[in-house]
Amino acid sequence: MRIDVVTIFPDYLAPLDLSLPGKARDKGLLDLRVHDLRQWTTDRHRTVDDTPYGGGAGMVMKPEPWGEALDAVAGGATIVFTTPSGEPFTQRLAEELSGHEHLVFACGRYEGIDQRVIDHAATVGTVREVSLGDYVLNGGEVAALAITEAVVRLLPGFMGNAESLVEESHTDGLLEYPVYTKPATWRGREVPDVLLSGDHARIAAWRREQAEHRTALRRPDLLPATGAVGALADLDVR
Ligand SMILES: COC(=O)COc1cccc(COC(=O)c2cn[nH]c2)c1
Repeated sequence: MRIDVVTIFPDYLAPLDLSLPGKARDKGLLDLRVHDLRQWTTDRHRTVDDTPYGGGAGMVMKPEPWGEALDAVAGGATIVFTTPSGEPFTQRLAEELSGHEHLVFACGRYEGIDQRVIDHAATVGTVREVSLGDYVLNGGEVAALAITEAVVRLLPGFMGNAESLVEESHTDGLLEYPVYTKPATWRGREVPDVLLSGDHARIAAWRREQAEHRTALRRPDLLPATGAVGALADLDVR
């Protein structure tokens, strides 16, 4: 996989040289290139933003530098604009993106990138506007970092123990069950007996029940829609 990141803060992506993505590069699984958007500016001040047409506060990222940058690096790629107004990033989307050969992250900031850039990008590659969550950051770099880590760790041959990818939160639509390791007693707190029983069927059942309980408590939205009718049906009330 090749990943290009276009940003006015290339140093923000330095952590990608560490840990997971760094290992992927060493293994030749990942070709990561970070680009400073300003290299595609032509004026003396290397301007990347200007005031919004139609008025309003803040600044908008100019189309010219982005157009040159995407033409230079994004041909035939999946171009991911990280933005608060994007589709939600999920493990399912991470799995989908991990199957693409070339990803380009376009990291915007200020009030956003001139819409004509997104429209043009659709003629250069395949555009996805993706949100990391329902909050506003100063720039798309943090989202690009998070999405890159979630995607790269799924690349075949990447995680030493592929097993650990099987039982993950959100893989089966549920949150992860609680985990324990030695010592069996810590500050007077015990590990649940079932986990010491060696009874793998009982352990699997306990883990499933814990995952379902935790999901119902913290993320009912992840459970199949039961809604009022469903609840009423459960109460056997019509
Ligand atoms: C087409 O893309 C753009 O115009 C990008 O525009 C913006 C505007 C404001 C802030 C950001 C930074 O990204 C986020 O805040 C973000 C991403 N995920 N969750 C929050 C980006």
